[in-house]
Amino acid sequence: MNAAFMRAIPVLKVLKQEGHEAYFVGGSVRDSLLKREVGDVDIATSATPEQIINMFPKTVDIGKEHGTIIVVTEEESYEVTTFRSESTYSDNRRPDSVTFIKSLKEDLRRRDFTINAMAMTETGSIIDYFQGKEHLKQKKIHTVGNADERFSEDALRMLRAARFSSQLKFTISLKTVEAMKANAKRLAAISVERKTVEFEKLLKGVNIVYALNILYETNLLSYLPRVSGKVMQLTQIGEKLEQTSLNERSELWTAVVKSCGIENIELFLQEWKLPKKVIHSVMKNVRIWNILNNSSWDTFKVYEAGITTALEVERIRSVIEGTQPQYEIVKSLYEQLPIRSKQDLAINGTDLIHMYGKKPGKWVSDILNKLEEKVLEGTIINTPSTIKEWVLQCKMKQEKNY
Ligand SMILES: Nc1ccn([C@@H]2O[C@H](COP(=O)(O)OP(=O)(O)OP(=O)(O)O)[C@@H](O)[C@H]2O)c(=O)n1
Repeated sequence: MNAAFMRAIPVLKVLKQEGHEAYFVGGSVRDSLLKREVGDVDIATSATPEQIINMFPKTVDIGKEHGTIIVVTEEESYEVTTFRSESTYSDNRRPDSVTFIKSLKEDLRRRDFTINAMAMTETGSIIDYFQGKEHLKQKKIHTVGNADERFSEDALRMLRAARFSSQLKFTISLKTVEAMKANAKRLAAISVERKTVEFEKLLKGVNIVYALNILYETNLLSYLPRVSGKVMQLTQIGEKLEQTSLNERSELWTAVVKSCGIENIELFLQEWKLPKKVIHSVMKNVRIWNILNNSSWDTFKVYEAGITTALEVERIRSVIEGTQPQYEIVKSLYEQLPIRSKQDLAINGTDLIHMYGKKPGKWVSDILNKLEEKVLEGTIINTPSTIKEWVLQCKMKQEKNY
């Protein structure tokens, strides 16, 4: 049994000692059967949230009314959820209205896909009422039971189907795809934040082109912000992303906006409700990429970008344009830079104010900008004496002109 489950066994044991049923469920069971890395281990139990809270010394109530309590152990924390049915979801993962029940089978029956609807006991036996194992073998995504019902409980599940197909390199069963087509418009009611999470996971997968085509065929693409007419461009990046691992959010979104030729990038990213930090970093990448403008790196471009952004842009550009990344060139240009920012200049604003004997003002930054340019060009060497000499000459020239 996977080490992540071994660490969680004591939690199952406590629940069982108190006379309740308890199992590992969901994505961790699926991933361990696929021999993929196991992420969060989730537990389902017949114990009620109150009972769970009373059984463990440290718990966090993150949604008692939805049946989920976090049990904190010395090593990790686990989501422990009471068996439930009749779920409708509107937030990220937790259903709005639930009925607590005593049957594992009923709990598994209301889950999205057969591959996600298996449970595992503490001895490693798999409980599989809905052919999950068989579907893992066939690499097929099927909803549990009636697909229309599953998608009307939570329309995000349609995007989840596409995202799992991309992550796991699975195909989606015909019936499920038909139901995705029939229910596509339900996606309009889902929050953008939830869609973004799924779309990013899809883009980080290995079967991206297939998944994007499913979104197009089922018309789900129309319910994602501003990409409905971009299926060709998206599949072109999809092909490239499948060969590489652009995994960082800002890298992925830079690839998307550059390849889709998005005009108002900030607005586009805001519509996807991305955090300000990601938007800022994508905008910076795009600005530097545009400065490169299909020519190669030079001292000024590397200076303007800064080494981190330069390397990131080079990485994304090499993926999208199918070129070899020029890391060595970028690094050696950076190493040869006489200064790496204005702060590296051998004199600063205070020195200038002393030399000129004038009040601080815009003139200080004007001179520093000029100096920065000259030092980068190599026309002035960055030592206090050469810079002071240049400044004094400028001062004299100015005084002459007055
Ligand atoms: N809309 C949803 C979301 C989740 N689930 C169920 O809750 C489990 C846990 O959900 P989540 O952690 O979101 O997904 P995972 O399947 O664990 O996959 P991953 O961790 O890779 O996102 C799923 O396996 C599935 O059984 C569901 O039925 N419907």
